Amino acid sequence: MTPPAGARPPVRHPEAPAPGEIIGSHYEHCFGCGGGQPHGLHLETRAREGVRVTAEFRVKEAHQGAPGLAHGGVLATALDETLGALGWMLRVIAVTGRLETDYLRPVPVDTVLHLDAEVLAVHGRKIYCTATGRIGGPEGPVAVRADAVFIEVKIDHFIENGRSAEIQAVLADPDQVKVARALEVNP
Ligand SMILES: CCCCCCCCCCCCCCCC(=O)SCCNC(=O)CCNC(=O)[C@H](O)C(C)(C)COP(=O)(O)OP(=O)(O)OC[C@H]1O[C@@H](n2cnc3c(N)ncnc32)[C@H](O)[C@@H]1OP(=O)(O)O
Repeated sequence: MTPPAGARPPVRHPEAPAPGEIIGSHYEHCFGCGGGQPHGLHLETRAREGVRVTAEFRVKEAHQGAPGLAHGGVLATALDETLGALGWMLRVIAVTGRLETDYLRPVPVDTVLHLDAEVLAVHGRKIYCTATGRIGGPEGPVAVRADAVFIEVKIDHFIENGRSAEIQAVLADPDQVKVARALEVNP
């Protein structure tokens, strides 16, 4: 999880979304950000200064592990999805290689988790990043945190590994093609 010697500081892409701008969902059926998932997290991420994003996630009934408390895997998903949005700030597509989470406080249902993620360093295709989830407000105590290594991939990663029906549907959808173009990965 420690950036190796030779890692460089991240560089915000000149065409990254402006600070405060909402970063739209990358895929309607994404469990983290898609509007087409009734029990999904519906994360809405915002670009910030530098190579940083923030998001809010309200824990719902469907996200419980213990009675009245968020499931740890769901909280890891919220951290993962927020970290994934950092690709927009670098204008690359990247997938999670490693995600290490710390759970510091229980997160009750109906709590809003205030998520904040930033890239720390880049080494080749590896993107070293970190995220926190706070409760009680953006300055509240940290309930969950994560360190991660994301790996930059090309669109072939999805075309070769995804299910053909969904891939074809994405490529036929002008909105999704726009997303892919925005990431400069349209084949
Ligand atoms: C038509 C469709 C439109 C779609 C339009 C937009 C889609 C926008 C999607 C965004 C989505 C975000 C959503 C949230 C984030 C997820 O949830 S992503 C989903 C979860 N993650 C995955 O499924 C990844 C599964 N793993 C893999 O596919 C492969 O292992 C990887 C990660 C691509 C790496 O494989 P590879 O390309 O063969 O890489 P490889 O050459 O082995 O390694 C490259 C470097 O990375 C390092 N590395 C590899 N794996 C790891 C690891 N696990 N830990 C640490 N380092 C690693 C290697 O050591 C190597 O380092 P160097 O030697 O260069 O120093």
